[in-house]
Amino acid sequence: MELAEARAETEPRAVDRAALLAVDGVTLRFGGVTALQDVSFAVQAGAICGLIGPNGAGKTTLFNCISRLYDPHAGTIVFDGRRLARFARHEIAALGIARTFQNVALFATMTTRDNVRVGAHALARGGFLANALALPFAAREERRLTERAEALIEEFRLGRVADRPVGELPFALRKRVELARALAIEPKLLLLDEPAAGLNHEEVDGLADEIRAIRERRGVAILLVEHHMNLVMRVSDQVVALEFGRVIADGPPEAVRTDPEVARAYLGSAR
Ligand SMILES: Nc1ncnc2c1ncn2[C@@H]1O[C@H](COP(=O)(O)OP(=O)(O)OP(=O)(O)O)[C@@H](O)[C@H]1O
Repeated sequence: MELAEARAETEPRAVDRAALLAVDGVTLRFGGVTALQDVSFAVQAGAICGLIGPNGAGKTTLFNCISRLYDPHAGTIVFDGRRLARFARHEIAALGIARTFQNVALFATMTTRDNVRVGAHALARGGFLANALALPFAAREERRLTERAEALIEEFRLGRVADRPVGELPFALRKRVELARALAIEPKLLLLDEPAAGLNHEEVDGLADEIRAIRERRGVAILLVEHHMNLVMRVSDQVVALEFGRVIADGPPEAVRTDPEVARAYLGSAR
C-alpha cells in the first residue's frame, strides 16, 4: 500500500456517537503535563480495539478516564448511550464495563473459585442486609452467583485449580483467573491493561487465541492497551495510536502498522 493511502485510512476522524464507546474530545492535564489532548475515537459493539503508543503517550490515563478513576477536564465519554461523567466509579461495572490490571489484581490468599465469585458479586442484588437476614431472595441470588462462577471456571479451564489460593498459581494462570473474574459481570466492554506483560512467547500466543475466543463466545467489545505489537496486530479489528496524548492514527491494524506517523512516533523507542 502507498504511504499516502495508508495515511488516509488511519487519519483520525469525527467520532461515531452511536458506537458502544464514543470518546469525544477528551483532554486531561496533570499540572503542566497534558496527558490527553482532544482525544476522539469510537469502538463498535463486539469489536476488538488495540490502543498503542510509546511510553507516556496517555494510554493508562485514557483507561482511567473510561473507568471513572479520572475526570477529564474537557470532552465526553459516552458508553452504550450514556455519558459516563454522570456515574460514579462504583457504578461502572453495573453499566457493563469490566477491567483487568497490568499486575493482576486478585485476592492472593483466596481460592480461584472465590476470586471469580467476588467478580460476580459486583452485580449482586440484595446487598448486605438481605444477606445478613438470610432472606430467601438472597439465598437464590447466592445460588445464581455460584452457578455463574462455576460456568466461568469451566469456560476458562480452571477446574483443576478452583480450590487453590490464586497466590500459588503461575502468573499466566492467574491472568486467566483475572479474565474469568472480569467477565463474571457479563460486560459489554472489557478493558485489558497490558495483558501480555510478563508472559513468554508461547503464553502470548495462547493469550491471543483466548482474546479472540472470548469475543467470539460472548460478543463482548475489548479495548486493549498493549506494547506487544504482534499481539495487538493479530487480535485487533481496529488500532488507535496515541503520541503525547494525541490520536495520531486510527484504522485497521495493517494500515496503522504501516502508517508513517506511527513509525515516526516509535522511532528510537525500543519497544
Ligand atoms: N498521576 C499522575 N500525575 C502526574 N502525571 C501523570 C500521572 N499519570 C500519568 N502522568 C503523566 O501523563 C502522561 C501520560 O501517562 P500514561 O501513564 O497515561 O502513559 P502510558 O501511555 O500509559 O505510558 P506507559 O506505556 O509507560 O504505561 C505522562 O507524561 C505521565 O508522566
